[in-house]
Formats: sequence, C-alpha cells, structure tokens
Amino acid sequence: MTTPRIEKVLHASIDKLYIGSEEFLAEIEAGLGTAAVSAPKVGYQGVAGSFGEQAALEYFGGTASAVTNYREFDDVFSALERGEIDYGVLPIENSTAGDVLEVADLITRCSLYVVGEHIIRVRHNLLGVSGASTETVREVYSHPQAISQCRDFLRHHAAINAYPYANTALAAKFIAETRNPAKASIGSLRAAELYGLDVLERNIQTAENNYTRFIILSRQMEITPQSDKISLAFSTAHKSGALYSILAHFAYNGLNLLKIQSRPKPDSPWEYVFFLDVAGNLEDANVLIALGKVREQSTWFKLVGNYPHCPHTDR
Ligand SMILES: O=C(O)C(=O)C[C@]1(C(=O)O)C=C[C@@H](O)C=C1
Repeated sequence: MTTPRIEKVLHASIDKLYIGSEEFLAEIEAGLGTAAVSAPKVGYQGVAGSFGEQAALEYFGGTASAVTNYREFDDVFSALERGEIDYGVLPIENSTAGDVLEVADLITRCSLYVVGEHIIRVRHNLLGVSGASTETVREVYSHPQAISQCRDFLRHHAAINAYPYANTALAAKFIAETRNPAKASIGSLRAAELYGLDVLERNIQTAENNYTRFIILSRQMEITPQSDKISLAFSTAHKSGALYSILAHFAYNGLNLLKIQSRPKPDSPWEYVFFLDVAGNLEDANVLIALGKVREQSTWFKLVGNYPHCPHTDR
C-alpha cells in the first residue's frame, strides 16, 4: 500500500513524464475510440489479377462494399486522404526483395495510419501471348519488385531484358494487347487467366518461399486489445549516441523490437528516417513510457499505427 505522500510523488513523476505530450496522448485516445468501418470502400494499386487485389480481397473477405483500383501507390494515398475510400491496401515488404521503398516514403509524408497487415505467398510466372515461348521472348515487363524477385531466372535467360511496369497485372494486360511473342510479363496465374495469356514458365521467383506483406491504411488509428504490433518512424539528432539512447527506451521498458529500417530523409542529405516495428499495445504503461521518451528525443516522430500482426502463413 502506498502512503498519500508516496502517491503524490508518483503522480508528480507521471505528470513530468508526459509534459508536452498532450497532443500525443490525445492522438492515442482517438485511436482507442475508433471502430473499424463496416462495409468499407477499399482501394488497391494495379488492376484485377494483381497481388494488391488478392491481398485486398483476402483481408476484407466479403465485407467490402466496393473495391477500387488505382494506377499508382500514390493514387491510393490520395484517394484515402480525399475520403473516396475508407481503407487502402499496399505492399510494404517482400521476403526476398525487401522493402517497397516508395510506400515507406509515402508513409512519412502523409497523415494516414496503419490499421492492419496481411501476408500473401507470391508465385511469379512468365506470361506470354499464344505462340510465344521462353525462347521467343526478348522483353519482359513487370513491377520492379516482381523483376527483383525473379532475378535468378532473368540471369539464366540473358536474351530477355526486363522493363519496369506499374503493376504485374497491368503488365499482363499490356502484353495481351501487344500480341507480340517477343514480349512477356511476370505475374500471377490469375492475371494470365483474366487477360488470356499462356503460362510460359511457372514459379520463376528466386525463392520458393516468397511472401509479400501488405499494410492496411486508414485516416484514423484503430486500437483494440488485439493490436499487438506498433509501427513508428522517427529521425534523430546528428550526434554520437542519439540512436543508441533512443533504442535504449525499448530495452529499459522490456519491449521487443521486430524490425528496424532506415531511409534517407527527403531534402535533408545524409539524414535518415528510422522505421521501427515493436511488439505491444498502446494501452500498456511500458509502451506509453517508451514511446513518450522516443518522441521527446526525436527531431521528427510519427506514430504509424497499432494493429494485430498477421501470422506468417504457408498458403
Ligand atoms: O504488381 C503487383 O501485382 C502488386 O500488387 C505490387 C507488388 C509489390 O509492389 O510488391 C506486390 C506483390 C509482389 O511483391 C509484387 C508486386
């Protein structure tokens, strides 16, 4: 049992801990009170047959009232900001090719939050028009991530040059329109079916176990007791020990760091934004203490979201 004097000291130290953090606590409070949108309007990048569409359909099941496609990643962010859709589904990381850097960079520039994640198994195929074969193909079109995930196949087929395209399914659609056996695309079996292409080679991704993690973006945070993963981004001062002392708050508060990644800060040469995933819920005292301190010591800070982690699947 604490005495009134000890109570007073405790309260004073708690208040001191949060001086200047009212805005941060209000941001968290708002997320605690926000429920998921029912029958939401959902957006993804690409066209039907893309992995983005697959992730959106799998994550929302039959609950979405509309599923809209956008040409660029950036268009999904804008549609969400305008209120045209309730959620955006975008790739953030692939187990072979690494981070989808464009999406990571867009996160730092917007006021949107991550409210969920979904992992899909990605199998790539070489898709061509009728009459085409691996031997007739000289040019292959696909999303740069897909090209990167098929690097070994492309290395072994030196006669094929790879060209970036906005999306794997958009590339399949383009190939169907060219009717040229010297051109092919890399994408899903569903894209082949939808756009009437032949599957020239199956499973051409370098790693048999190839997964892409998608994030679900929203205008509000949605924090529930099931939210067990926190994403945040911050920049530090350019001085010795700055990152070390920030990371120490996770260790002191017993928090498990799931991922750390850095990206250049646009317009500030040789300065970086650190992206962190940490296990925890924003209603836990140790999480609040750690994040309050990280925010205080950062030169820039963004709470990206608190959501349930997606278990790794083998589907
Ligand atoms: O082009 C697609 O089909 C997408 O959904 C994009 C994307 C990506 O950018 O990572 C998604 C999953 C695969 O990793 C390859 C491409």
